[in-house]
Amino acid sequence: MRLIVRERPEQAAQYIAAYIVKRINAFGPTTDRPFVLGLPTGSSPLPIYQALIAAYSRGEISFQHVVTFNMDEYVGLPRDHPESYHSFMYKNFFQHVDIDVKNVNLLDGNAASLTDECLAYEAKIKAAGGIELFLGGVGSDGHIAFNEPGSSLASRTRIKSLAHETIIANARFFNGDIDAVPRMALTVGVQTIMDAREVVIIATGTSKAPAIQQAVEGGISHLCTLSALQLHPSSMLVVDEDATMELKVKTVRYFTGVERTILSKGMSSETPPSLTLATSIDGTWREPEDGELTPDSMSSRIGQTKPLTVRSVTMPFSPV
Ligand SMILES: N[C@@H]1[C@@H](O)[C@H](O)[C@@H](COP(=O)(O)O)O[C@@H]1O
Repeated sequence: MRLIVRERPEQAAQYIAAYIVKRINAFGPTTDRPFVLGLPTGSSPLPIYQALIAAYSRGEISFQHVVTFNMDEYVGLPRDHPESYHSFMYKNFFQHVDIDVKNVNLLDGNAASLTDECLAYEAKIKAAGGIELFLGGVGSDGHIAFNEPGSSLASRTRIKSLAHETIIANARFFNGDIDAVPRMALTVGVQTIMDAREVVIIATGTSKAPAIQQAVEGGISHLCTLSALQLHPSSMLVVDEDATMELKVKTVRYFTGVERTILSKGMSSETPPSLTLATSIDGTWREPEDGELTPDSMSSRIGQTKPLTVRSVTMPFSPV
């Protein structure tokens, strides 16, 4: 897992947008070989969509050969309701770029058979060759998509009852009216997200800090479904400083150290890990055997009682 920290939310969003642009352009999608992108809703991804639209307007990216799959949709909310995720996606992204509507996939929360709709969605993802990059947000209780605490980490697209905390959180989109928030949703499962070749998550603000702490420093648990990403070979959390509030200083320093290492090798930290490792610009960068970017060993630091020197940086440790 990589953790990228930026001072402000807009910077975290800019980072992700630049990353996605690079990934799609490096992939070179065509009609026969489209780039399959998983997409979220929520307020945190909004500045990412704005930055992607801006990049499209500048001619830096085309979505013509991009196929999208959205994470989730409310059950029973009319498709054209302003708060349906269908409306959200068209209003905030699709209608501003050159994506082909036939390449847009959203779950239908009004399908005659919701079970069949979920099964068909999984089959469609598979038929599209799987998701190349799944972008996501996170709920304050650590849920990813609508995989609320207690969701199976092996779950796939299905119907889900929303947690009370999520209903309260989402009431802000329904004029604060808790009763107007749908009680159920269709959502991709944790395993659907884990199957993506890469997962990128945005989390900003102090309300996300406990979830980020649990996902990064805690164990893998169905009580924080985001934590499943610890098992993903290529996942990245991009956060603002507020979202790091509950992390240990040494955790943040470790991850910012990883990014510094990449930068010191003359590569952009926005270069996808797979490309970074495969492309040695000056011939000095080799893929470590475990495929991880590890400038120093974090585990060796845990439990240290004395100041520890790591590559000329003195880390003050004072447990007890
Ligand atoms: N189903 C969505 C999630 O996909 C999203 O990550 C979460 C956080 O939204 P926000 O970014 O507005 O905090 O909201 C909803 O629960």
